Amino acid sequence: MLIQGKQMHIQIQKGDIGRYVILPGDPGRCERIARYFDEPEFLSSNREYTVWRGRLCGEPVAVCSTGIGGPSTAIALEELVECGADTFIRVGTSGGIVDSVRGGDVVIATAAVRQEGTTREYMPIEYPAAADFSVVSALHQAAKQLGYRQHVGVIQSKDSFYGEIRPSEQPTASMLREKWEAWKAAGVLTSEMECSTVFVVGAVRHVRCGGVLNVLWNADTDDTLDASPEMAERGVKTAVEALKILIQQDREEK
Ligand SMILES: O=P(O)(O)O[C@H]1O[C@H](CO)[C@@H](O)[C@H]1O
Ligand SMILES: O=c1cc[nH]c(=O)[nH]1
Repeated sequence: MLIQGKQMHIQIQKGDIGRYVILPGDPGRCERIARYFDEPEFLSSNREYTVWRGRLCGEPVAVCSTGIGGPSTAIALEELVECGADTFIRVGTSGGIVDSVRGGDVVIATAAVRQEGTTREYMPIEYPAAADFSVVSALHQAAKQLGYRQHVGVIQSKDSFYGEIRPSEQPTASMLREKWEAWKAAGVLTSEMECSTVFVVGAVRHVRCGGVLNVLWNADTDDTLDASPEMAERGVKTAVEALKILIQQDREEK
């Protein structure tokens, strides 16, 4: 929705950005991510949305924060698509669910459990929140080249951060624990809050989306927080390298 020529929330317009966008949750991470671009340039800051742009392999790229959770993420994606973007990589933090996923690992999401409310207003719950195959492949290749310990598979997106961290304090404790154990038994890798929205809104708007998550800890086996700068950069570096791979592939396909 345009207000005085700019998208109402992200405060940019068509022509400001190109096809490729990195989506962190935290607006504070946008500038750091933009430092990986050539010619980084600040575009806007409004509410939880901060936008920077630049170039990779000569192609226009951008970074836009989504804020925490589904509603603000859906708004960011809708408005970025209206500005002409069609390829998105979410970069975020998460907490390992299965025992093999540990602090410092990188997880590439092929799909997300829809334990949130936003995407139910887009598609019935039977519809899967699946990432785009070409974006997943590029992320996998990028993490491999960078030599990171990576996992590729299904992740969980939920609405309640403290429902994950302190389930026993919620009136819904038994439901939360039962679901967590079910995800774990099925090999769900890690828990975060925005991928399912990115994937479902992206599918509905016919754009390509994927996600790469830094793992901060494993909630069940090790709650030592790994928040070192090097750890936080892993997902970002993976996303940047994956965008370069996609840009080259798109040029070859033209
Ligand atoms: O690191 P970001 O992208 O914010 O992602 C994770 O961190 C936040 C919770 O602390 C949620 O947004 C969750 O998805
Ligand atoms: O455990 C975690 C860590 C970061 N973000 C989440 O949503 N969960």
